Amino acid sequence: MSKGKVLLVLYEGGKHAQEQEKLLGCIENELGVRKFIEEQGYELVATTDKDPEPTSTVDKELKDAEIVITTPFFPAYISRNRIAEAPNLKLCITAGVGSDHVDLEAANERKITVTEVTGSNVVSVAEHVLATILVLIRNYNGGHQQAIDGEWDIAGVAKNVYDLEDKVISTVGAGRIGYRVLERLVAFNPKKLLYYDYQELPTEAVNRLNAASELFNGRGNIVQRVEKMEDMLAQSDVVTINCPLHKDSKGLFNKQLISHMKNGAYLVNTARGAICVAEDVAEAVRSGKLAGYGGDVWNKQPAPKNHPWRSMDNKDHVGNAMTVHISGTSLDAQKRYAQGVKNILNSYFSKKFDYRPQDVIVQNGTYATRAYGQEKKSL
Ligand SMILES: NC(=O)c1ccc[n+]([C@@H]2O[C@H](COP(=O)([O-])OP(=O)(O)OC[C@H]3O[C@@H](n4cnc5c(N)ncnc54)[C@H](O)[C@@H]3O)[C@@H](O)[C@H]2O)c1
Repeated sequence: MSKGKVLLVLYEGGKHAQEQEKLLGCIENELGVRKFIEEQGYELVATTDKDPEPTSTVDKELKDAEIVITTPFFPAYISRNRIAEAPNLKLCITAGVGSDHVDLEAANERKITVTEVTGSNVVSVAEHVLATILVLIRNYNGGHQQAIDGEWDIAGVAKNVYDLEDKVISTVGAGRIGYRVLERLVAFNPKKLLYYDYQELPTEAVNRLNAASELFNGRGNIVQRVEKMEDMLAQSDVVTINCPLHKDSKGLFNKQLISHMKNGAYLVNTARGAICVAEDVAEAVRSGKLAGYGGDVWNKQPAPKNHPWRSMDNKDHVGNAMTVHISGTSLDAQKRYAQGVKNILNSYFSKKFDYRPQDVIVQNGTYATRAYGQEKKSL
């Protein structure tokens, strides 16, 4: 008789799991936690079958599970209804960063602890943000398509190519990822780096960026906090979204907000798909209001085949820089979040509950972080 059940929901690795043993985040490799969990006397049930609710294996197995581990890349949505059907559930662990796939209000009502491996993939995402901005602004896709198609129409590509240097670039959310994006952007000699966040960056953090810009680019005082989102959007050539999904950020980038952006600006979102209204973004790309949109997060994952962001494009077919959700799941990141999951399990199994404070999203019926809403309590 096991002490309890741990339900693990991950994406399928298939032949790739055999080819690459570092793919810890797939179902075959189970984050490397099976032996550890079984040694603690717990049962581990691992599945990829998470949809549809309420008939999937997740629904069946969650009914008597004590712990659920899932990943933002292939999330088992731990909805209010699923929580109601899971009376033994005590702990949700996100193998990665971003726990919006759990109904956090419902978790609080039931005093379920929700944790994630904070920081585990923030560098990975920041790098992907930079890659996506460059793909769009340099019209990489246009040039690459000609290279493989045997064409040589330089003007056809160059008419959509700009430099990042001297541009105004802004981030919505300047937490771990947003700040790392700003750090990396300094290397491109931007005119201004703006941020919108209800938490102010520490003065030392701002000073560091300004000093680096002064040193490398001879241009100081480039970082500014902006109080009103619309004011920031009106000045920005490139906007990147780096805040969590919660009730105040859901659907934030709709037609109305996008109308405040500069004509021909670029929008990059690796935070969460549902922060943008999918149809409004697709229409802005189609009309040329946005010169391009890119990112790797979708409002439902896996995204349906007919999701508007799969087919969205502008008249030159170079406005779409979407990928499937991969930015935070580099092999380096997988190693870090697999270890982080093990640490969280260890805190739970030992009954010390000595989680790293930054890993705790909700506990004892309350928010342990301010990242999921302005009014939320800080530790
Ligand atoms: N694509 C991926 O693979 C991937 C990986 C990791 C994280 N993420 C997403 O990125 C998000 C941010 O991660 P992080 O590690 O930087 O988190 P973080 O908690 O360090 O920073 C989030 C920041 O966003 C701010 N914020 C919250 N709501 C806001 C709003 N409405 N407007 C402006 N700012 C707001 C918070 O105050 C905080 O400073 C995660 O919540 C997750 O959704 C995506």
